[in-house]
Amino acid sequence: MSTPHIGLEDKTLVAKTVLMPGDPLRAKFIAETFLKDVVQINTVRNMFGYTGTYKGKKVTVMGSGMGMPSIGIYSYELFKFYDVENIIRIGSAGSYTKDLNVYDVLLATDAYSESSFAKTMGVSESNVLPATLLLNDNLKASAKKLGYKLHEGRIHSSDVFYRVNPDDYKKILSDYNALAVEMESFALFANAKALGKNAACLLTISDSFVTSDVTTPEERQTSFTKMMEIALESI
Ligand SMILES: O=P(O)(O)O[C@H]1O[C@H](CO)[C@@H](O)[C@H]1O
Ligand SMILES: O=c1cc[nH]c(=O)[nH]1
Repeated sequence: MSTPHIGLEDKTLVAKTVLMPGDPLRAKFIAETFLKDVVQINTVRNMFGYTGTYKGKKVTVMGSGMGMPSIGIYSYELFKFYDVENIIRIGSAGSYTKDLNVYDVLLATDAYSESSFAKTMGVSESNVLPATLLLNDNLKASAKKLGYKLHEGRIHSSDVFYRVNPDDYKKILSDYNALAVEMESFALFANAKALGKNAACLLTISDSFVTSDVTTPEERQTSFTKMMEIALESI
């Protein structure tokens, strides 16, 4: 049975673990670079999804789009209608601290958000939701095995990319200890909680609010490979 946003009848073509970048072209890059025996499982709205194998293990990689409404739809359909158990978001993020620089990889312990997503769903009144511990333990073990440094901490899931006052980040860092900003994980964690599934988020720092360093769109699409490897090796 296909869904309004995923045009795939055969749910056995979706793996139990899905890696989800925001950018569908990052999903295509991962499939072409790291996976074998790849089949495309979604083209609806160009939100590309692929299933293949990584070192013999079945894995799906699919874009989530940008923002909580978008990942809210895709992660819900994957968890609920395609029997997915684990979703690992692999995203880009803006650093709020001088301790996180461009290309550093950050594992989210939990996500703070001003979003009403979890309240509206009826899963939590809290504005902080945790990642799944088991997935995070696997991701930490994977980074260690690969010899890649992994930072850990709280992230900020924001509904707003362009703020009137860019210095707002200082207050979010001091009030909530959120180390970096992205736009999806709070909704992903809420869906996982609602449906009894597992979710995690690995981020590569693409820009810094502190130093004004930035990466190019092409680098965001193709060169965040440490994060991709950590996620793939964790399966
Ligand atoms: O690179 P992705 O995974 O899309 O993540 C980040 O980049 C987008 C903003 O440029 C937002 O989706 C944000 O969460
Ligand atoms: O959401 C995001 C992602 C990357 N960089 C930002 O500043 N915000």
